[in-house]
Amino acid sequence: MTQLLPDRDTVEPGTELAVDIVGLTKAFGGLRAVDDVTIRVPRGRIHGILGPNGAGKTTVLNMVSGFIQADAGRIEVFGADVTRMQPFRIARQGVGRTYQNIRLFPGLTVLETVVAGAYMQRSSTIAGAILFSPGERRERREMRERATELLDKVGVRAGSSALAETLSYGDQRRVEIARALATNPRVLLLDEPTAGMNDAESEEVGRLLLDLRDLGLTLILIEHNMRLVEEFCESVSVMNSGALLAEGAPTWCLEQDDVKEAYFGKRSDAARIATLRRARRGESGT
Ligand SMILES: Nc1ncnc2c1ncn2[C@@H]1O[C@H](COP(=O)(O)OP(=O)(O)OP(=O)(O)O)[C@@H](O)[C@H]1O
Repeated sequence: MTQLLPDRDTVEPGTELAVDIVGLTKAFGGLRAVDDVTIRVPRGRIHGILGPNGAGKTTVLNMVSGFIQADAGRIEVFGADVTRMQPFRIARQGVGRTYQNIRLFPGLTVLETVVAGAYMQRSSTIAGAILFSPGERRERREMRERATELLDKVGVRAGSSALAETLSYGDQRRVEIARALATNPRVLLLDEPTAGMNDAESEEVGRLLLDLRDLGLTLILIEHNMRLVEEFCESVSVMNSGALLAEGAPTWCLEQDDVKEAYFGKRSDAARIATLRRARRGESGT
């Protein structure tokens, strides 16, 4: 009998959860893009979401960041229910993110792009901004200083006055990470942060993830680079056809036959998912 194979040691009882996703479900028309998915991520962990194309990974991140409303289920961030919150409120709960397709504002320099992220967290009033008060000037200076620090931290090689859209692909991804960090997130969601990067660049991103984790952030990333996942993720959730297929330590998950099949395909998805669902309900059958 095939089973959903959770590594029960993934989350120790009593651990503080940064993100607690329970029974998350989303359908687009007749397609169940995300089907009863539970993912629990303790504070300070690097957690990967894996799965073949169309598995529902980005849809999960879109629901956590509020861009898509869930049909059912619950999402908590550090104990706060964010399931029905607007994206800007979720950002203020400390959730930052990057996108699968790089989204940089055309015409902005590298520094301006990161400062634009910092504006999410600014404290001065609209009146202060219009009047360009001393408080406003100080805040702008501080935001520029912080943006410069972040660009240095993420290792952007181009100068901060270059137009962001003219940067190499790897640097554009790093600028996106710096922009997300400028919102002072406690949880960072990264959608394929190493897409289009070579091995050395991917390794640098992996080390950056460790640094950020050591600073106290919780990181959830969608990633197709299995070497990176095995080296840098502490736990993973594997999805296929909207459902959770396995969860636990990366190497362990990647060794499971169902996970290999999901990636390389032997049985049809429909047959496998039906089997898994029966197994989860405790029924036998092939
Ligand atoms: N806004 C939408 N409207 C209709 N269908 C959608 C929408 N967003 C996603 N889907 C569908 O939902 C399914 C899951 O998509 P999703 O982008 O979450 O998968 P994914 O695992 O992130 O895949 P990939 O690795 O290719 O990015 C796919 O079949 C996709 O076509």
